[in-house]
Amino acid sequence: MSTTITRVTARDIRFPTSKSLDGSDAMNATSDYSATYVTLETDSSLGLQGHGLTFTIGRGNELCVEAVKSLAKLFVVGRTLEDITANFGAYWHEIVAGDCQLRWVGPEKGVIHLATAAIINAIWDLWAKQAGKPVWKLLVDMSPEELVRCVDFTYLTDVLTPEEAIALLRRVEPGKAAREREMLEQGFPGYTTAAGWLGYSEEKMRTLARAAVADGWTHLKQKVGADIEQDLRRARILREELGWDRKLMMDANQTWDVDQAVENMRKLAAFDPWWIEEPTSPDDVLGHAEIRRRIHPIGVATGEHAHNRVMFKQFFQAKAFDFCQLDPARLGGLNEVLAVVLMAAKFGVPVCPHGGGVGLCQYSQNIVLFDYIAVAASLENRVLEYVDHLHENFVEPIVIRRGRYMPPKLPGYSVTMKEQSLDRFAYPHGAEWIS
Ligand SMILES: C[C@H](O)[C@@H](O)[C@@H](O)[C@H](O)C(=O)O
Ligand SMILES: [Mg+2]
Repeated sequence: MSTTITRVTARDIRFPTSKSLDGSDAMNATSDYSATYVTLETDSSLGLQGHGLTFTIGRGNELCVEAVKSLAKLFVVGRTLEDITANFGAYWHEIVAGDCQLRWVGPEKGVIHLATAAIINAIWDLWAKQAGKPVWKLLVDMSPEELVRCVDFTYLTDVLTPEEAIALLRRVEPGKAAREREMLEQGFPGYTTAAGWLGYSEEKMRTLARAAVADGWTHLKQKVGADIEQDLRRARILREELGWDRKLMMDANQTWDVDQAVENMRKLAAFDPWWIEEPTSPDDVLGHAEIRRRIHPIGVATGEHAHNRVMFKQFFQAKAFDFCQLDPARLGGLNEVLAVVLMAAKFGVPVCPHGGGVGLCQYSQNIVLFDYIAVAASLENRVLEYVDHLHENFVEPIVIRRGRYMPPKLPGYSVTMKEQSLDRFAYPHGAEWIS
């Protein structure tokens, strides 16, 4: 029995987070956390559906919705899940390169790639729901050969071949069951961005940081990059609340030039930052490498705007970062995430996925669990970002216990939203937007 995808819908969902300045940073002062929300309808007698989303921050979400429709017509409607997943890497390649006219508006970047992510992740959701497992478990239970079949190695074979990837996976197979038990009991370490948004007053930041410490968080991220005097003042407040044993990270959201980043981080070094994130343009691989060399031992983190596996390949090759912050919906969905996770293992760079957006923590918890259990087999320097709003809109919201992510249990990729949320936040006609 096969499952045919009969219809694809894409909805424009927006949350008015700019009102409270949740999610604000030096580059994105007023973002409305938004999702292009994709539903794959099928002919399954059980009414099985796949759900995926891509994250945007408001205007432009309508472009992603249209791009999903363009891709769905050509590559999704009428296809069977079994046909797609039998050789998922080849199917992924077909979506990103199978139509030269759509490829032209990327390739493998921008709106079209964000749309690819929503569709591809919806297929993974459907596959996992059919298998009755959360995505992390679906991945963990696959053989190395099955996993590698999900990856498109195009443009990667000079640094990683399928055979090497299989060998990497095989090497850590012996401890898999123990690591899975450990995760189910103890969860995966997280860090919180919840106190550090730039639009929050210093007083609010102090109160939230204090609460975060009381809740058991050991790592906290501060937004910087608008004004260095403000950054120094806020770092001082955070150190007063965190003490010096907890880790403080900083995120400049692309606002500095290379020399300016170095100069500012030399000042902020007084507060012992663990990493500086997106210190400069997300495309400037060599600039990141230069910053990294000059601010050592402060680490450099980036990746939330690195749009495809080739960008990551260059970050690895150029030794340009210490923390790989891949984004589950900026890359073209989970197949491409797997490619980056495998490269990260080869280059020995920890993967700390991006979670700052709606649905991103929901996805990323699956990625880090898989990475720890089946690929990296290490927790060293690995933490998953946590932002603490909008979780109530999901059918299975993330669960945090003393600063650690507890593994999701429901089948799927953890981004299925509640119907009433989809109705209320639909843009522009949902109740939230017309009132
Ligand atoms: C606009 C967003 O909230 C960003 O500030 C956010 O993704 C951030 O860069 C992060 O690292 O979480
Ligand atoms: Mg960031």
